[in-house]
Amino acid sequence: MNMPMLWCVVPAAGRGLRVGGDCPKQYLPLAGHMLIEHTLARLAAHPRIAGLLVILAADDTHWPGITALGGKPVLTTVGGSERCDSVLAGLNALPVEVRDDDFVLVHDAARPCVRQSDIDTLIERGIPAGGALLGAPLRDTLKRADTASRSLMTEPRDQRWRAFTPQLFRRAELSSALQAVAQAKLIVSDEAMAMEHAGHAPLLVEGAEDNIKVTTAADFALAEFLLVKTA
Ligand SMILES: Nc1ccn([C@@H]2O[C@H](COP(=O)(O)OP(=O)(O)OP(=O)(O)O)[C@@H](O)[C@H]2O)c(=O)n1
Ligand SMILES: C[C@](O)(CO)[C@H](O)COP(=O)(O)O
Repeated sequence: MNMPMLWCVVPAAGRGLRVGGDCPKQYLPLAGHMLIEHTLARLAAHPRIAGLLVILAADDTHWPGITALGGKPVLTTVGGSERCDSVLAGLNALPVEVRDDDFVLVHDAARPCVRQSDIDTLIERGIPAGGALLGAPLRDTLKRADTASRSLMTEPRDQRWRAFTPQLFRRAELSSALQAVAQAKLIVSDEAMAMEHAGHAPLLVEGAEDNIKVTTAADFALAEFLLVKTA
């Protein structure tokens, strides 16, 4: 069966403020390479990924100038002040070969431990569903806290999921949804939120919880351990 190849948009225009490093976290060292190099290598190694479109900050001085990985093209464009602005810029910069109704993946540069098998499952289940995202059901008790970090109440956790990336949507549908939230001056934290705002109900596909987003300095040690385990 002819399995379509998908481009992957990689938001990498963040500042990494919660890490507090001397450069944006995607360029900090992790297991002998830059964090972003691990993420891009994982994505480029997937047989269904045709190419990578990496979104960089306008003043990025750290990008190592990668133009190809594993025989796949690596293109770049400039992002915006919010992640959702960057993703929209990436969608607009995809090659002309990517048609409006083609599915595209969006994956955070800050998630270097994504498993090939999870990308497989997302594509296999997400395309028939018209769009999907990796995630995991909440398994811990969820507390609502006050400003002094005192537990006020326990939130219901049934039907609550943590959203990961990659997320998979048709290029034009996602672009339209992101343009709509931008026009409404809304900030969405992931692509699925924009799609929900547009009236879609993207499929949640359970993925490994070790697909962590490197957000704080402490996450680097965990990511290094996981990179070996999830290789
Ligand atoms: N304007 C932005 C903000 C974030 N990102 C990217 O979106 C992903 C997830 O964002 P996050 O983990 O929040 O990264 P930062 O925004 O860099 O982190 P912080 O909030 O700590 O500054 C990262 O790969 C980041 O580079 C982006 O492309 N454009
Ligand atoms: C897209 C995401 O990784 C899904 O969990 C998350 O929303 C990114 O949030 P951030 O605050 O931009 O890290």
